[in-house]
Amino acid sequence: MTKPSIHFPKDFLWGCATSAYQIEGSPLADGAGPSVWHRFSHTPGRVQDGDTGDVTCDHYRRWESDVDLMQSLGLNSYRFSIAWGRVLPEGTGRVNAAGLDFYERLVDRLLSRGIQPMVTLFHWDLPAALDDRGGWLNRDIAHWFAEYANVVFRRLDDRVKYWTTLNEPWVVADGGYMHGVLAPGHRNIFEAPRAAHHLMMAHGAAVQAYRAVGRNQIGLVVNIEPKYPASQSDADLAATRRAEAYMNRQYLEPALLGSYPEELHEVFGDACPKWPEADLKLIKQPIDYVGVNYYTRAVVRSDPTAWPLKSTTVKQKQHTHMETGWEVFPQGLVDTLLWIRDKYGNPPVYITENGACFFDPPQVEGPVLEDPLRVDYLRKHITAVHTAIQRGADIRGYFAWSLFDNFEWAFGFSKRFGLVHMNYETLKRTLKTSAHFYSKVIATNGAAL
Ligand SMILES: OC[C@H]1NNC[C@@H](O)[C@@H]1O
Ligand SMILES: [Ca+2]
Repeated sequence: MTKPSIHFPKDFLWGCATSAYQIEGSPLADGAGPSVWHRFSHTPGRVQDGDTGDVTCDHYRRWESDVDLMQSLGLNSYRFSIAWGRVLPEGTGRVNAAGLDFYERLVDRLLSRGIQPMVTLFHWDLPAALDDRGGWLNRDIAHWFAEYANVVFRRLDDRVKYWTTLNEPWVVADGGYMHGVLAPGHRNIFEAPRAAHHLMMAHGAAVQAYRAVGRNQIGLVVNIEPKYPASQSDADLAATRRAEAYMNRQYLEPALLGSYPEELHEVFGDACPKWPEADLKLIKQPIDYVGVNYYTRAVVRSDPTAWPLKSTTVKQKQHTHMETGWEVFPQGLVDTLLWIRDKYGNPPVYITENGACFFDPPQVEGPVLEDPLRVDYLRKHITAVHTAIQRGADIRGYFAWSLFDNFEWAFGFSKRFGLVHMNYETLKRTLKTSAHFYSKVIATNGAAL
């Protein structure tokens, strides 16, 4: 029996995703102001092997040929972020024309090659000058962010059809303020929910600002990791509900429903803030789509000693190279997409990130690097997207993370997620077999899966 041919919707977006600090390098060039990640990566001990974003993929200087590479892969879209500090070096006030010009040239070249830009306004690289004023702990950041967003909307909304306010607010609050493993490196259960709330207020303020000047689409990108109980015991079921509320609902629900999940009180205890209704009204601005970043699932077990969730994840079998052992679990993507369809009224969804880091083969000099595990991962997860579409989920695009190997935050360059290999000494880009595989999938709109 021949395999039923797979077809995605006609104008489905096929892209790759990146972010400014992870690929650009030249963090202070042409008047740019430093970000919290510039400071964090230059603080000894914070990033593996002392790696920084000073050069990384040098995309800031190689952007023209990089766009041509994207075209050669057949991408019809490309998701990237704008470094706030290039546009507003102090975060507010003075605009750095050279910074805005860089992104305008990039957008123009993408469009000239038939590639739709999807632009993220904030992908973790907060201007250090704003962190000095409290950063995400200062309620005023909603206004600072809306001011920055307006500058960018006015310059680029005539060409950018898809906007994202924030990338993965959970990671910023959990990594940057709860556990202190990401910039700005705070470890404080009282700060984390306040940072989370101010991130979402900034999201709302930017969407509100967009509606006054924008004519296209704007959404929020969240990382969703579906939680499965390790057993049916009450303790594990409760731990699973807490974990789901803390990661998967804490951001989606204020944005879509204007409320926080009750379980957050169990997570934060007396650290749980009370917010004025006006805040939630601001956050709940209607958005045009939800961006979902999916990598893996978590199997959750109760663990009263684990701070702050009182739960831990149970390591599974085949997993990727991530220290925490991200399990390869494509069914979790189907479950996630159907969960969003059913729980939030089937909003338009883009898979704004999906990919894996594996122990890539030793660097062999040759036209292509073999990465069969990544091909297998992509095939299974793109198939999962198709399954969800067939079951009525409104999925409109897929972005592989990532175009290049790049700076994987506190893991530095030790984790390679790219479809294109990056030689960090020579900056040579080398396609992996996964790049060729993805090209075929795009060229056949899914039939080559
Ligand atoms: O961990 C892989 C990716 N996850 N989402 C956010 C990106 O910045 C990461 O590199
Ligand atoms: Ca360093």
